[in-house]
Amino acid sequence: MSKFQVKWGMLATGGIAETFGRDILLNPDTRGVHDVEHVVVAAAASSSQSRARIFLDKIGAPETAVAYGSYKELAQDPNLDIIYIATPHSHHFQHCMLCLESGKNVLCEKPFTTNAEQLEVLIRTAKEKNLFLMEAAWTRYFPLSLYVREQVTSGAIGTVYRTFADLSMISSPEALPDSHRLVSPDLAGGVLMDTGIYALTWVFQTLFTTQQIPAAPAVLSALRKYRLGTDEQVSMLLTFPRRVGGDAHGIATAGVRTATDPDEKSTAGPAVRIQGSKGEIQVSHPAFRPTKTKLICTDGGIEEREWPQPGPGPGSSWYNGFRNEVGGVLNQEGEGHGMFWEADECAFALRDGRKESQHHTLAESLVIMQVMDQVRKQNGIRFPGKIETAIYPVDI
Ligand SMILES: NC(=O)C1=CN([C@@H]2O[C@H](COP(=O)(O)OP(=O)(O)OC[C@H]3O[C@@H](n4cnc5c(N)ncnc54)[C@H](OP(=O)(O)O)[C@@H]3O)[C@@H](O)[C@H]2O)C=CC1
Ligand SMILES: O=C1OC[C@@H](O)[C@H](O)[C@H]1O
Repeated sequence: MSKFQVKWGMLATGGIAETFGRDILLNPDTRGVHDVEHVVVAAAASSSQSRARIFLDKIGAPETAVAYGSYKELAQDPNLDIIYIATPHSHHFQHCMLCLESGKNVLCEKPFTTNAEQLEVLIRTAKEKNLFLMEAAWTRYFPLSLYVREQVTSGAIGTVYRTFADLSMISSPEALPDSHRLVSPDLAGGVLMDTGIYALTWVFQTLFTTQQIPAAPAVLSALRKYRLGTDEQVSMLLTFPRRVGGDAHGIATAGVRTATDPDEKSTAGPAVRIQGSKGEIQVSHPAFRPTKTKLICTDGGIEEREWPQPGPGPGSSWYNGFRNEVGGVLNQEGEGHGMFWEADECAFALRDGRKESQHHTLAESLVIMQVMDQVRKQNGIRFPGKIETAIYPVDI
């Protein structure tokens, strides 16, 4: 069978760009995907061309892959099918616009933009130019997430009334320089935008994505602030109005002072609980890359499932001991990371002529950005004007 090939350009060469690049270069046959394949044909680093070259070598891109020392050159490369944007969130809007204005399809890291106004401009621009645009909400594309959504829509747990989702990992903001993307207001730092979005992802994909006529939720929230004014803990209570079943509640929390899984043995219980009239589905920590589910029915039925990420297999050196950005060994021997699922969705969309994801519409991304806008407004968090602006181009 001939495979549909997607030629990727990588905009930025930092931590997650490396993980994504390594992942999409794994043979798709190892995950049972036989009709598409990914090639990295170019990368750009803002600092220097040599950094982009080192990056391409590190991820194992073909020798023919082109290294650029500026994002503009990458955006103008006529040999690309799609550009993956992996700069800090503060820069997503300007970099997405650069690519869309250059006629390129885009997959942009989470969170999509700094605010909903920026996302509206991106969606409008992509539509005007007939381009594909998608937020890299990678967790949604895991077979585990598809299974959970299927349990919800098939009624396996009855009417769903509530979802709890937490992504808390103890780490010390004090140990980071004030300029670090996780804490700096200049880079849209803070927990809400960085990890709170995963708690929201679980609330949304169980209470919004699964609805035939989804409606935006009402939002109540509280934040604890770090000394730089960005947040270190967030608690959100979302009320989703529904035509059938009445209101459903989503409780989404995240933070760096407590842990969802303090002993890393799941003693404290699941990270996500989706609760319905006939039972609940539990999902393991971490909410961004869970590997276990438990379906518990009120009739006594229990189904426990494991969802290891596929990969090249034991003995392969590619991922063994691969470290995530907080320093923990995340992947089991021979496992991929799991970012290839979202890349596959981009490939299917490009092949089939779709302009957005089939699992996560642009309209839903926009509602999530509007929720985050409200949480920031309710708690007085505003970023500098140059990264909140919806004007393009602005030099940041
Ligand atoms: N899906 C996931 O699991 C994860 C997603 N992310 C998301 O990916 C994005 C990037 O995160 P991560 O890779 O950890 O960040 P890094 O700091 O490791 O990398 C960011 C990259 O962006 C480029 N960049 C351009 N402008 C700036 C600037 N003003 N300040 C800092 N860097 C800049 C850098 O330079 P250069 O161009 O030279 O490479 C750098 O390589 C974030 O939006 C984050 O939310 C992050 C971690 C996990
Ligand atoms: O997307 C992410 O997932 C894992 C976190 O550790 C990271 O900070 C975040 O950006």
